[in-house]
Amino acid sequence: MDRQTENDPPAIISDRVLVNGVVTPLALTADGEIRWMESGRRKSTAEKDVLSFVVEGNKVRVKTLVERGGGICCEGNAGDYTRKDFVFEPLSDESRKLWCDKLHQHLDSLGRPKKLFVFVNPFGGKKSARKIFVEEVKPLFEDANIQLEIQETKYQLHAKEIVRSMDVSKYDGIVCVSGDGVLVEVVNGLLERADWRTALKLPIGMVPAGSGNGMIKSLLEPVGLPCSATSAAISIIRGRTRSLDVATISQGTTKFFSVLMLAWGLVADIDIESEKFRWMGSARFDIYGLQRIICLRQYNGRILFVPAPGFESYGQPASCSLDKEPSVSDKAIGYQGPDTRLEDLGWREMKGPFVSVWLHNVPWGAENTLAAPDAKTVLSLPCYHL
Ligand SMILES: Nc1ncnc2c1ncn2[C@@H]1O[C@H](COP(=O)(O)OP(=O)(O)OP(=O)(O)O)[C@@H](O)[C@H]1O
Repeated sequence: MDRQTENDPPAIISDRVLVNGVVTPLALTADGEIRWMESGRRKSTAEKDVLSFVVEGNKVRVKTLVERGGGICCEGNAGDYTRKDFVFEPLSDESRKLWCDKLHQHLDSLGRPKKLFVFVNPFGGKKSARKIFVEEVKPLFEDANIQLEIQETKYQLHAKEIVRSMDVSKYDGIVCVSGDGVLVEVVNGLLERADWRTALKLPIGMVPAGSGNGMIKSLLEPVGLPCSATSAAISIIRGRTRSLDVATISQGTTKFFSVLMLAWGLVADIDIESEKFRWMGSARFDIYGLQRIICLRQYNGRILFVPAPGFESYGQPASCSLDKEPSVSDKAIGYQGPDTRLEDLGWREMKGPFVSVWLHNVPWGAENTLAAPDAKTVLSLPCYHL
């Protein structure tokens, strides 16, 4: 345990330094792990936990995140992190300079975001986004040396308005400290821009501070992390992205875009009509949902769909053809939806009455609602996750 083993990654710098007043060997590995000896025991901090470093006189303070469940810290749950500094003192000016250069090079090589635009929705969920951001998220971003431009949303569609005209080239990502509503506004704002192809490359990060938080739950759960502000912030700092599908919704002459879900009937009614119980947080969905289930409504309609492979026997062949999409005017700007010729597809239909129609792009409809376990996310919009 105490000696370098042959499986250890090679050191990019290795030197004798002072740790707690004792001269000890210290190494930074190619994986970004910092290894040293303390009280005769080998200690280390994993790559992913190094956030930044500062020079304080002769000393170097490395800001790290430590998973409580493992590594060098105490017991805890996976994804439960605490901030911890590691301080060492190189034995000469040259050694200190070399350490700083190597740490700089290493942190630069990780491709982490350097400047983020952050939306904080003070109205979402139990109205605690401001507190969550200031207490749990901002200190981590600051430790990671991420420059922030913070914007509280002042009214509905404010985030969309800003995103539609912001200079996206100034940022490495947009973060929403909110529920799913602000995320949807940001996605729609990006897709309505004339330069949507470029704008769409900007990763979007989420920090759960709403009532449902289905998207961030769907991003964190598959990598075994709790749906917490800390795990979300860390995944943003690490800067790894994953792509999401975008659904295009046409309603009359209006077009909008969805990344989470589309609901008609029971779930939509619960979502909209429980607004008056917003102060309850996510419990508003359960309590109002129960009330709606006791007094169940029915919704008449017809659903036309193109079955996925393996689901061809669902419904009946469509009894009428699908209306042709109105042709896109030359003046239309922004994303207009996929190029697919809808009238050429093998449509089938289901006739109501329905109780609930719930289409999902991701598995979780809300933090406690695994609505579509097989809705595996794929392809096109980058979202920060682990
Ligand atoms: N200052 C504000 N006052 C009123 N509404 C706002 C304000 N800022 C944003 N909004 C609106 O609040 C709505 C809900 O926000 P958000 O999605 O963050 O929370 P939520 O509805 O509680 O969570 P979820 O969508 O996950 O259920 C959004 O549609 C947004 O446009």
